[in-house]
Amino acid sequence: MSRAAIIGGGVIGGGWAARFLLNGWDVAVHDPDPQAERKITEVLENARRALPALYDRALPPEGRLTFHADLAEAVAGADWVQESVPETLALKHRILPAIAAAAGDAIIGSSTSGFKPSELNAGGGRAIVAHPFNPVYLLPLVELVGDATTCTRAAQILRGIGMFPLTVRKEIDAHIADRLLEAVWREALWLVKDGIATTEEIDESIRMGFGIRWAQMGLFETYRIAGGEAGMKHFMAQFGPALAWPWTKLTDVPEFNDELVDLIASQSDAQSGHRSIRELERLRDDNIVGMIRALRRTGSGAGGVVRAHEAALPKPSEQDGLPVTAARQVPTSWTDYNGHMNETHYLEAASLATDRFMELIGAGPDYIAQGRSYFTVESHVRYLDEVRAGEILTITTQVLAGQGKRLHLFHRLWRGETLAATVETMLLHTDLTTRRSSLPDLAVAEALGVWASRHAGLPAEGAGRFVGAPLSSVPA
Ligand SMILES: NC(=O)C1=CN([C@@H]2O[C@H](COP(=O)(O)OP(=O)(O)OC[C@H]3O[C@@H](n4cnc5c(N)ncnc54)[C@H](O)[C@@H]3O)[C@@H](O)[C@H]2O)C=CC1
Ligand SMILES: C[N+](C)(C)CC(=O)CC(=O)[O-]
Repeated sequence: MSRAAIIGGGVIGGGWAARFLLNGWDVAVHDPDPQAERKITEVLENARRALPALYDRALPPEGRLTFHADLAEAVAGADWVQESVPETLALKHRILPAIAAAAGDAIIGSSTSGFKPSELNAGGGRAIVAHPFNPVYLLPLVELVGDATTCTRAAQILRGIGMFPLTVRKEIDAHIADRLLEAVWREALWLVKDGIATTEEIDESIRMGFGIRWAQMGLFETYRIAGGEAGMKHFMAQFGPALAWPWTKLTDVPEFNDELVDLIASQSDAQSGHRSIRELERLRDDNIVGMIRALRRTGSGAGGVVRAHEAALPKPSEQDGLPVTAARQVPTSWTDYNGHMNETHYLEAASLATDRFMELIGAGPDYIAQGRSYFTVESHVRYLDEVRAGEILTITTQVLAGQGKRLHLFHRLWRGETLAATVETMLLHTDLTTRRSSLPDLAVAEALGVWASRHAGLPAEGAGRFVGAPLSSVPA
């Protein structure tokens, strides 16, 4: 079992703790704040409802969370130590050498938003910058800066917990992303200070427009398209001069006095003060999950990272002599006003199981790319028990028949030891060019035949039922 130590368990340390724990690492936290345990527990609750919802496959069993009053005790035996104390250099200079003294050969990452490794390590220590983005348990980006060998090792570990390491080749104040964010933040402060726009109007200007674009194509690819058929060169010719007019005030910083802080804080209270921070976090998380899931379809941005991570997760094998074709946690978004998994998602889960079974007989993505596939022509779902958010749904698949064009499957959806549903599905092999049913390739037919004969003698209680069949045939 891998082990992470989190030094400083606030907004970012709590997010790191959740990211590691939900990817199966044990996590030891050191934070002198007496409220740290409560805060991390609350963040973890939010993370548990959000992170697994990105995946169609179950994450590893959650690791163990412990709290330690002593820094050296928290760090001992860790493979990764993440420093996330407040952004003051003097404090980091005190903490990082103490971590190095206790950390053995563990990787030491600092969450610093702006300090360079050379500044961080000037007080002793050997940290690299591992700068994450809030919420750390959902957003994949981590900027790595520092010793090249350590960054390479670190990148591999971070990929293993579903993150996207971006190595910054040259150390620089605020790395890459925070330089961009600060430019926007500074300009927004001017707009509020000058009475041009409120905090709410600025937020609308982002979320109704370019904010949606950025998650999927970033800045340069977006602007390339904005140049029309002539692309980037035309875009730059048209909008380059505006940089010199200038449209922005980026070189100036508004004075950060009480007046400005009160102005921004009061507008922010008016905008969002009716919701608690935890509520806002849940709203943010549900939206981020929905967006990343949409990006999974095309493999763009964070969606591509989740897809790659999911492919590397262990595949479940067998149960009751049948292949386990899906195992996943039920996300909150699958539940409805009755407080349980909505009917549509039983079919969605079964569809994942069918896809996996098709892979098992050699009719996976490569086969489909050659123009052959299976189409579902009929399904029958029996809803036998409730399934709630957070529970692991495990699906086994039995071949009832598999000759010629026909593929007749019986999926059982298990909630632990309880049979929660069965989905009986008939599929026909189809030529994707003619859109007509056709015989499968010999290799697929043979593989299917092996599964069919292996499953031939197994019971399949509930298969063959139809809507309106006597209820006595429904298992108690
Ligand atoms: N909040 C954000 O949006 C982001 C912050 N960061 C960086 O992460 C780091 C932490 O920032 P936040 O989590 O936002 O701050 P925070 O104020 O939420 O949390 C800091 C935590 O460190 C604890 N702490 C203070 N002294 C300590 C000590 N001697 N030993 C152990 N723990 C101690 C505090 O009790 C607190 O819980 C900073 O370097 C910041 O720049 C990075 C990315 C985003
Ligand atoms: C505001 N901030 C500089 C602390 C922001 C970050 O460092 C990254 C983020 O999550 O926006």
